[in-house]
Amino acid sequence: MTDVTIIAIDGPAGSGKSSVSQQAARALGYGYLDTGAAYRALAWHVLDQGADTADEAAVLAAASDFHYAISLDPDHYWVRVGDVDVTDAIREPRISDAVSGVARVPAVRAQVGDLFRALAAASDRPGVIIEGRDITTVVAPDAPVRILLTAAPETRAARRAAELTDHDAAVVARALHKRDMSDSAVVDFLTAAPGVEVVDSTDLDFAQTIDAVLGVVHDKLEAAHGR
Ligand SMILES: Nc1ncnc2c1ncn2[C@@H]1O[C@H](COP(=O)(O)OP(=O)(O)OP(=O)(O)O)[C@@H](O)[C@H]1O
Ligand SMILES: Nc1ccn([C@@H]2O[C@H](COP(=O)(O)O)[C@@H](O)[C@H]2O)c(=O)n1
Repeated sequence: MTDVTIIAIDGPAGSGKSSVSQQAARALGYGYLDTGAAYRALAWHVLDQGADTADEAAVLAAASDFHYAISLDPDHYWVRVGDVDVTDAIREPRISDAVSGVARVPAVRAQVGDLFRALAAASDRPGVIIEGRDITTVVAPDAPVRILLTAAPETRAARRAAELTDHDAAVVARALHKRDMSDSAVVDFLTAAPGVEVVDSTDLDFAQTIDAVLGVVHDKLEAAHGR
């Protein structure tokens, strides 16, 4: 990577990666890269073509014709596939239910991993927070700050259910668990790799979680710069 400072954050579904990373990026004046959006957008693209994300050949075909763009501005977030703005569409439960199918294809992971490194390296900001599942281990294993953001499964499910007011809390909890089981068979984001700091937000409110993340960033960057 270039001299853009990378902060890598991983964690399970609903652990607060997006909201916490976005807010921390604002506080630092950094860019914010949501990597799950690429997998979601590819799942959207597969479904848009009338295919199934369980069909690896269809996923690979869609990936070879995938015109993807994302904003790294934490104050102006958007995601596009070709000319279509899919910012909201990729958050729909039908995409969350289908996305693990594209994430388990190794060639897809290699393709989007390269894209993430290129997007972060091209940032005009001093740093970028990259969040996902394999950022601390595969995409940016040498980042000076690597964090595993986690929370108890029932806490994550309750927070996600609060967002989706028209969905049954038990159904939301089951979907979250199913996605974590499927995703963690591909990459390990449930345990911290050596050198990765754990921030557990189970007993923290949102502001306290931001403070905890910024505290780790501050300490790690000071140590990296030998102060
Ligand atoms: N410490 C916290 N206290 C209370 N609510 C929180 C906290 N952290 C995150 N949240 C809320 O939890 C919900 C899930 O957070 P978010 O969408 O950022 O998680 P995520 O890890 O990016 O999820 P996914 O992997 O499914 O995209 C959001 O409504 C967010 O505001
Ligand atoms: N680094 C990553 C990021 C995401 N995924 C896959 O994308 C799905 C959606 O991610 P969200 O963060 O938006 O929930 C996720 O369930 C994974 O299947 C990934 O594999 N690696």
